[in-house]
Amino acid sequence: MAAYVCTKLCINKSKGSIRFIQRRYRVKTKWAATRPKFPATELALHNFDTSYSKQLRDLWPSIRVAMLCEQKYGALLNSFSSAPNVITELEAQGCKDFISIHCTRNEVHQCSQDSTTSHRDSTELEPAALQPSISPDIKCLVFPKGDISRFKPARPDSSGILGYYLLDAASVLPVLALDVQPGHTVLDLCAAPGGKTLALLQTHSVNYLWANDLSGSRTMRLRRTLQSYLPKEFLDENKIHITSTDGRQLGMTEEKSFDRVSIGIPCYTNKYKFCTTDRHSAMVEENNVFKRSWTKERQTSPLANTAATRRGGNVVYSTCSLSQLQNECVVQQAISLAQQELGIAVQVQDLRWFAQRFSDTFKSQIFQTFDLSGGDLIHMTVSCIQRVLSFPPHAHNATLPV
Ligand SMILES: C[S@@+](CC[C@H](N)C(=O)[O-])C[C@H]1O[C@@H](n2cnc3c(N)ncnc32)[C@H](O)[C@@H]1O
Repeated sequence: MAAYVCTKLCINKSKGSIRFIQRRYRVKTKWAATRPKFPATELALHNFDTSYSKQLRDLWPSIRVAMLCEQKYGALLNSFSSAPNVITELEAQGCKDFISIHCTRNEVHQCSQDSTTSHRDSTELEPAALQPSISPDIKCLVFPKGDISRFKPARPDSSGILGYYLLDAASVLPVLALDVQPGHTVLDLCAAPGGKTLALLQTHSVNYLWANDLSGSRTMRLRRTLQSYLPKEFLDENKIHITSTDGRQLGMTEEKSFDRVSIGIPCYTNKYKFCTTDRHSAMVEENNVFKRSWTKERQTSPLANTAATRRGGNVVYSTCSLSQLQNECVVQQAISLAQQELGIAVQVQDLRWFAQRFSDTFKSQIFQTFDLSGGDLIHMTVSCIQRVLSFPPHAHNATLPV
């Protein structure tokens, strides 16, 4: 039984008074007809409680709270826009670029050794020489911890190019980890709606970018994003190639190979090619992959990918899920397939230094990025888990089916 309160506003013009009349109604909820017995969000949370409490232990309660809180965005600065004073205006509102405020590359190793965060023994960390540089050209501004102010819509410049793109700030981390260098060719395998694609282009180092997405409608969205953020001349230069095809096939069918491959894989994909994050599954009933009718889709979610990576190249695999099945297991499968079936040597890069570097903004557990500011219920979340598969220079030039 649900109770509804109905408020009626009565305006008495002759007396010049306003009265509110409140009535309570009890309405019998039509459970059978309107609500599934087990809402998908409840199933998702139950599933997460069972698996993540084992996986994340003490961290799970606060991660759970973070997941159920409002999502917090970052503003990715668009250097292709000439809209004036964008940074100044954002900074005046209290935002800061979370990338540049952290220590410089040379300080990173020192930072990681000094750090008192809960990571494993810091002596295990990669030597500084092996750590990729962090592109100084990517800028993403966020409100401070505990501040849930919303960004105003971005303003266009005189050519209509928007000054910033709102995205989960954690989405920028895989792009930074990809370590794009001048002249690189880059494949963005699951690119729509285009946040990472746009961040990749902010480096101004990409010589050629192939942006692909399985879904036709989402590929249209990707096109619209690029049209709103890049000058027409830049799009006409044939530097960007957009396709809508199954990324698992792309590496197999194309001869082309790339210096850098970004696989921002959907955590789960249902039959409508709709992809969701853990947060979506826990919060939103619509298009929820935990719906009973979609169980099969969840189980057959794309654990496989192909990536055409040049020898010595990097693949960054990122997800929006905490699931080990979606993360560690996929990477392990990729490595054994590459090594055993293709004879390719694959090296997994240790990204703990990277997690530490951004730990002021994102509380990290291994490579998972969360803001769990202890006890503070306002969090910057959506897990974004990175694994870098690096092909050492002696590896064959071959595709990597996962
Ligand atoms: C998490 S979203 C990617 C977000 C994007 N990288 C960004 O930063 O804006 C995942 C995307 O993967 C696409 N996708 C799902 N399966 C795919 C496949 N097999 N090949 C290519 N794209 C796929 C979905 O259509 C969806 O747009």
